[in-house]
Amino acid sequence: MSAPLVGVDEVELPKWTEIDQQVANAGLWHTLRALPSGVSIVLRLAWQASKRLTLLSAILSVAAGCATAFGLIATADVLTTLLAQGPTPTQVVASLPSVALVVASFSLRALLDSASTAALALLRPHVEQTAQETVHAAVSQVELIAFEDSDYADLLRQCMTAGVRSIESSIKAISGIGGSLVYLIASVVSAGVLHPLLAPVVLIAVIPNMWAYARAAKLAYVSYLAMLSRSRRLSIASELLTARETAAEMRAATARLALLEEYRRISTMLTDEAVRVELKQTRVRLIGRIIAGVGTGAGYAVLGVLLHAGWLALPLAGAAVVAMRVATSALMTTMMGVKTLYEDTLYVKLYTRLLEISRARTRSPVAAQAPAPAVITLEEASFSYPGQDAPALRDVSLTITKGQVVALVGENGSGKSTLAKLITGLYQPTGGRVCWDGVDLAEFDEESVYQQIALVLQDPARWPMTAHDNIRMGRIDRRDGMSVAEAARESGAEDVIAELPNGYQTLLSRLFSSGRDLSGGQWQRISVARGIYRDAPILVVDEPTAAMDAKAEHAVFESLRRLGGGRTTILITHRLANVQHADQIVVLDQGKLVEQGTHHELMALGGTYAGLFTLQASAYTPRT
Ligand SMILES: Nc1ncnc2c1ncn2[C@@H]1O[C@H](COP(=O)(O)OP(=O)(O)OP(=O)(O)O)[C@@H](O)[C@H]1O
Repeated sequence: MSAPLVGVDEVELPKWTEIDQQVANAGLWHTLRALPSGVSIVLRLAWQASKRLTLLSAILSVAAGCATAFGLIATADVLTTLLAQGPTPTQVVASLPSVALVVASFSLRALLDSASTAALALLRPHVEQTAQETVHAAVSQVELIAFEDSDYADLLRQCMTAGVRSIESSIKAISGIGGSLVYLIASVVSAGVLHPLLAPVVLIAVIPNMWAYARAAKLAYVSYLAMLSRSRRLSIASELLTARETAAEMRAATARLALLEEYRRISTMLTDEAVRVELKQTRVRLIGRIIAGVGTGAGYAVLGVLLHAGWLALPLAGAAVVAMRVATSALMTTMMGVKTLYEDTLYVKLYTRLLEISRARTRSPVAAQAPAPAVITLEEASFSYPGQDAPALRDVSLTITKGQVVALVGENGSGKSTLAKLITGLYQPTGGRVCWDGVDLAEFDEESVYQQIALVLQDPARWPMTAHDNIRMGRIDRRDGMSVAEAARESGAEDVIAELPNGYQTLLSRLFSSGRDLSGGQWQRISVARGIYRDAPILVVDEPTAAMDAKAEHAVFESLRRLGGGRTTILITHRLANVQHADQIVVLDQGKLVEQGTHHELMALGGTYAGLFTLQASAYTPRT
């Protein structure tokens, strides 16, 4: 078999699935015992979403069950009266009150059923909204580095699809179980009233089916876990084939057929697995049904024995048959509800696990507020990305004073962007310390640290908003100081906006039919405007002009210099002509700080910086 094109065939399962593996391997009893915790999660969410609708749904579904049970008892009464000894017309007339009760109870049940369905239909969107809002609130606060952790990203994706959907469906299952349990109790009790032996006999027919359904659900879940990485790769392959970002290159590189083939390869593996599981499930269900059939036969045999021995009168036998059939069907309905709930509970756990992990990866608010720092110090700071053995930064020590322009220089992958994220508290060092005014950044409230920073990135956020709001997003609650138009003027974004059909009110997104997109360099100008508008004491500019033309780049650096007064600027760029005026140039090589000083000092040193600078400068020197 050829090597896979998208990802690798067998990847390690994320750590969060370990618990699921334990669940998947546990026995039926253990599994059923886990149900209440799933139910309580869902009920709590429903309660949180709407107390009124939750109570109403619960009352209505139990009441519908009671009405059905009442109808069942009335039906048994009708049969008993009809089969009693005496002339038939007399029996028919005698049974009329019970018939009326049967009609009334089933009509009431239909009414209550419709009301319960309506209440549930109203409750479910509320629950979904609450679950979605809770997830979004939790995930949007998680420490930035979590998004570099593929396990977390995977859990997030699973939760957004299977997790939240299963919450909705388990509400329906819980309500169904509530109603059918009442029905079940009534039918088993009425069978037991006719003869105590009949009550347990009813159960014989249902337990094997219950085992079979639980086993089948577990098989499906084990397969879901095993196929997790392949499903992920399938959705990635699908995205590659259909996304706007890859559309041009896929066509130009004539890679369409190769990608289609890869999609087919992965989907065939998934289809084969789905067929395998379906066959296994069918076998298990069949075994369950056969045993259940034998159980039903045994029930009737017991009834026959009771009749034969004279322990049960013949008129009551008809009622007993009805009660047994109804009890069996009520048990089956309950069991189907439990089966759905069991399946859903497994997925609901994804939701709770995501919340648990997100909360564990969120720093709690603390009282200490970060100042606009007069001095930033790094003390042997190191950093490793999750799951990576080699550190991206090693023992970096550095001091930056307020108002300095510090340029971070080095080859691709040398650690410049990572260092900028450490300086600004976006990442926490995995070794050493980063301090603002002598206080470890970990001791400050996270939000207060972010209040002090502005980020201008090479590939900036492209907010699907108007041009005006794209700049305003820099500090959305800003009420005073510089206006959006001034920031646009300073950054050179004004020229871009002037060409837009609706100026500042043009929607910058192709996601909407009235929107339009910008070029890479134009987006960068908007991003610089946003950074200027934010007006924070520390400005990080990470290759902000890489996609700009020479004129725009010159204008941006001019305005950064002009606006720089008092602001600490961390500048990352490969164009060394722009760093000559920096107060400090920090040269990184494979995560280590190898040189540090001003342009003149480093040129005099004749090391890495001098080599790179001379190389770039020579490109502009006419060859003789
Ligand atoms: N999300 C990530 N997960 C794992 N490793 C990463 C991640 N991001 C970066 N790295 C690794 O960390 C190292 C430093 O990356 P960083 O982005 O800081 O380099 P850089 O100097 O800014 O590079 P460039 O000039 O190309 O932007 C590199 O070896 C890179 O492969």
